[in-house]
Amino acid sequence: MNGNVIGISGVRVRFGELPALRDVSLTVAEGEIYAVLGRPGAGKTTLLEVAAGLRRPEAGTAGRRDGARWAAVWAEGGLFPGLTVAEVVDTWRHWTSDPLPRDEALGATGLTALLDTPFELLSRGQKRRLDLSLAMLGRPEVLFLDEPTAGFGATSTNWIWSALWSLAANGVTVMLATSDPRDACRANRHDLLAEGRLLPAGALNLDRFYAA
Ligand SMILES: Nc1ncnc2c1ncn2[C@@H]1O[C@H](COP(=O)(O)OP(=O)(O)OP(=O)(O)O)[C@@H](O)[C@H]1O
Repeated sequence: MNGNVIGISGVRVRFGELPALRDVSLTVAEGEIYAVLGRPGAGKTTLLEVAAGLRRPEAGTAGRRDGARWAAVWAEGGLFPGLTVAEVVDTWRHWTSDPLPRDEALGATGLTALLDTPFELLSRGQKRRLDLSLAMLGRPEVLFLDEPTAGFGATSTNWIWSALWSLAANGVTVMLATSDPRDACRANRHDLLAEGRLLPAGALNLDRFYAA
């Protein structure tokens, strides 16, 4: 993989007649935060699934560095009826080998003060921050995130980015998909995905991206 942690080459995915990914190639280096920016339906989730090894492409190759531990935060998070934040984390830690301490995982996303709060009472942004804390419990070397800040307020968005920057500073490789250009600009590098094709950033005028 030449120092890269994620490598995708010539990937094609089709749903029936619909080409969802058309000859997509990209690499992500260790400790890099790489964002794929695209409108709804552009193929972002499909690309993350291929990168994470959860979807086999009909052509091309996708891989992560051998043996790299990975975790994902998907757009639809988990549901934990009746559990408090602390109970959710403790349950997850029980299933994880050598888990991060609870306080460290919750501190990274600013949720320490909500330990005794029932999961149901969290805002959408707080739930996503909890998803990120859970993803961190297994000390992943690669992290995939789908729409990590979609529609959240500034507090949740800032906590999520603070956690991602701190993970990357510790060598974690992050690949995320977003329809928000502000997320793309906070990443170390981003490309545009339009109708299943990956275009280098700069190939599309962002004003037009917003206006359409
Ligand atoms: N399992 C499936 N079967 C058929 N079509 C699918 C399937 N999954 C996705 N698609 C279609 O493939 C295209 C790409 O979908 P994908 O979810 O990857 O896009 P996206 O950029 O993540 O969009 P969104 O932000 O709305 O989730 C869309 O047109 C979608 O309707």
